[in-house]
Amino acid sequence: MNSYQNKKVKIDIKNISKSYEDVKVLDNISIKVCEGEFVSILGSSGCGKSTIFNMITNLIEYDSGSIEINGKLSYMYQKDLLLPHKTIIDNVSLPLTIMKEKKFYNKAIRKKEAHKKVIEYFKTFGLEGYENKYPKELSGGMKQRANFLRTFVTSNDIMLLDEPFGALDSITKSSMQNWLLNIKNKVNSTILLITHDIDEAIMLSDKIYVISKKPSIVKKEFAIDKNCINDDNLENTVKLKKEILNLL
Ligand SMILES: Nc1ncnc2c1ncn2[C@@H]1O[C@H](COP(=O)(O)OP(=O)(O)OP(=O)(O)O)[C@@H](O)[C@H]1O
Repeated sequence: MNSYQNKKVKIDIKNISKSYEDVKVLDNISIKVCEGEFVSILGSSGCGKSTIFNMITNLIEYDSGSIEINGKLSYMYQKDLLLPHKTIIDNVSLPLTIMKEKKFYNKAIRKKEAHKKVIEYFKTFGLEGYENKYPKELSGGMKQRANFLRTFVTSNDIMLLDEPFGALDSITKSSMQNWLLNIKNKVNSTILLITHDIDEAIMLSDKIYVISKKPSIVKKEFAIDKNCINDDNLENTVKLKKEILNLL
């Protein structure tokens, strides 16, 4: 039985359709993400993954259907958006310093409080000792960890990740995927990942929604049983990968 069956639904996308002018991109898409779950939306380039992401974050409207979000969202894009003239700690604290909490009315106090809040995570996120460095002094993987930490401090409730490792080389990408899996087990956030990387989706997810080419529909939903799909059961993993490839 799926252990997420009785959990709270954090993202509930029901029968969403979307056209750009007269071109239908999404056709009746439904996706459900439960509390603590790691879900991937997997599809080839141009199928409408970012469109789904932008509808969840309210950047664009949908034509029909509904989206319900139960919790606080944060999101991270593929490109690292660290400001080059700010230190890593200032970059990571940025969302907190601009949040308008009444008790932090003074900018200097807000910054000090934000630093205090984020500093405790630097070790867990593998950034200890880099607090006062600038982005250009960090490797690509470290920059994405800083970017991820900034997303995490904005909200660790529901995190949306849009191809977060897409710009990294394959070795760094693989170590970042392992790192994300490890951190996920520690923080228990709800995560929705958008990717076109089948291996990444299989490795990280509890559930995968495979999306067809546009007009996109959900071709199949896979629940990933980590006891069967792992490095010791490569046969199962290859079989699953083949099945997904045939759907794309
Ligand atoms: N504002 C827009 N106006 C018209 N067409 C658009 C607009 N935004 C996206 N599209 C089209 O909708 C389709 C889906 O785009 P989207 O960016 O959501 O796909 P994607 O799956 O995220 O692609 P990729 O993996 O390449 O980033 C594409 O064919 C794109 O050209």
